[in-house]
Amino acid sequence: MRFFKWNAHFIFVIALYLLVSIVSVAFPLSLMNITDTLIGGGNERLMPLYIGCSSLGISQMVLVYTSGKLNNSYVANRMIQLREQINSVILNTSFEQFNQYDKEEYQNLLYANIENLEEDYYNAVLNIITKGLLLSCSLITLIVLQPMLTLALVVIIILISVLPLVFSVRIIKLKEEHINLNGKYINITNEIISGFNIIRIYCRQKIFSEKANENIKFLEKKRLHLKNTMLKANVIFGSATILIMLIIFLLGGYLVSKEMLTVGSLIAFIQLIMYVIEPSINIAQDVNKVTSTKPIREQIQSILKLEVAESSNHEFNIIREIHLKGISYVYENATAPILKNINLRFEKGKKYAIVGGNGCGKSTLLKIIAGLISGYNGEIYINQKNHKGTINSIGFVDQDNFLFQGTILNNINLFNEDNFLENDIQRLIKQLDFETLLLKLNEDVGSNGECLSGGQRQKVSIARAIFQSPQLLLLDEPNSALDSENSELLYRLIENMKDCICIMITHEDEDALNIFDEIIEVKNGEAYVKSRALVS
Ligand SMILES: Nc1ncnc2c1ncn2[C@@H]1O[C@H](COP(=O)(O)OP(=O)(O)OP(=O)(O)O)[C@@H](O)[C@H]1O
Repeated sequence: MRFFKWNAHFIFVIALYLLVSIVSVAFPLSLMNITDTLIGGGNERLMPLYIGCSSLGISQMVLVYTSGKLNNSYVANRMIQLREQINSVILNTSFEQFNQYDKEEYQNLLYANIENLEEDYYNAVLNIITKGLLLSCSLITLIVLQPMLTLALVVIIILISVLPLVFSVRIIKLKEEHINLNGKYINITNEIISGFNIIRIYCRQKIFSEKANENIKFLEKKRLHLKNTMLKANVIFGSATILIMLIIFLLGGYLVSKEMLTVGSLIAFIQLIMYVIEPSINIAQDVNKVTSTKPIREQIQSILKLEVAESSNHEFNIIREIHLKGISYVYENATAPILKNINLRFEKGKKYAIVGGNGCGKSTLLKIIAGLISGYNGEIYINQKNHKGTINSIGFVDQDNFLFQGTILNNINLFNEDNFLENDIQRLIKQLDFETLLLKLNEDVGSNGECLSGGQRQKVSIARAIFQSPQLLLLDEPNSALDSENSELLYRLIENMKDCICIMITHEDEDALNIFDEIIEVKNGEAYVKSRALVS
């Protein structure tokens, strides 16, 4: 991924900056002419010189404004493209690749770190180019004006440019530590906001405010340290500037007294020296800024390297059969596999209940079937063809029942306006007999459905899965928040779904599971058919 893009816009910005530099350098030269003309008594030539000087001033103003505007729009475009690219990669990567990073890492990158890039990378790099152009134009002019003095100047500038190198290593390290602390602070504040109810109910304000305050202190201390280091660098550069000015002034004064330099040239020289020293310092500072964003750029690069899922959402018009052969799975960092050599067969039109104790691996098995987990051993055959990845014709109700901000309708048709079949959804909800949902169909559910009850969230999640007319319906304890009446309705609905494979995880007693064709028990990492319906 290239952060900068050589396009017409970029080249135009650089061309304008070159023009700004040329005009900036021409201005002190024109002042030189005015001063020397005034001292030499050539008053009749003054008026055109004044006009020329003013025109240069006005052109400089216009050019600085125009180039600045173009610079800003170029950076804004790059930021938009970068954010779009990151979002697209994240949205299209495989589940396994996505899970390489913690949720917090993505959040920190997208909320905070990427913001730093605009100022400390894009603007800093463009500033280096701008200042570099001004510095080069000024140096060339200075060499033409007075080569000896310029040589002395160049030597001094080279000496002071070693200084930033000393500071840059320290600044990068501090910036990196600051980014880490900032990430931790974002995490703790997220926890305080998300866990507000628990914190208040169990009166844990003190613990959490101590946690947050400790983080704030560390964070601010680090920020202060970083700022002070940058300040130290600036003061040293500033002092070096004054020293250079003094040396040049003394040398220049000496050359004027020896009539080797005119007064006008000395004034122009000093102005041009400023155009060399200031950009040198700015460039050194900007180089520090750019290098300080290295950890962020590396983080972005590694996220952008996430591969787009190879076999995302395979299309299946009909799923006749799913066959798991020798499936084993071990979670990263876990010492033992959670699933060992699972062999199961699921057939169209049949309903399967998966039972087993807490933490035995039922949800893991369901996620493997859904294609959410891919690093397993063994094979999955769909319609007798080896398959990896997710499939399109699936309905999935997980334990989280995550809802997007929007209406219940949005959450059922998943913002698919083409598929905006309100009547169908109404019919479905009536069929599910989730009548309370009907009244709220166009109401906003709030962030993650906070305006709905737990049971209502679960109902929306079920309606969403069924609305997709799935070939494969996977339900992870879909009635855990439903009352017995609604739970019974759900069972009737599942019973009538003849065209799909339905696999449901449940903790209910076997007596309640008579609509299922098979009850599969997961125990000690293994899965076996515990009982079959008498009819099959
Ligand atoms: N993302 C993960 N990373 C590491 N370990 C995990 C992860 N998800 C689950 N586990 C572990 O795998 C085991 C099985 O979890 P799983 O959610 O499949 O159990 P389950 O049978 O569905 O349990 P329950 O009935 O309580 O929902 C648990 O010990 C859990 O701690």
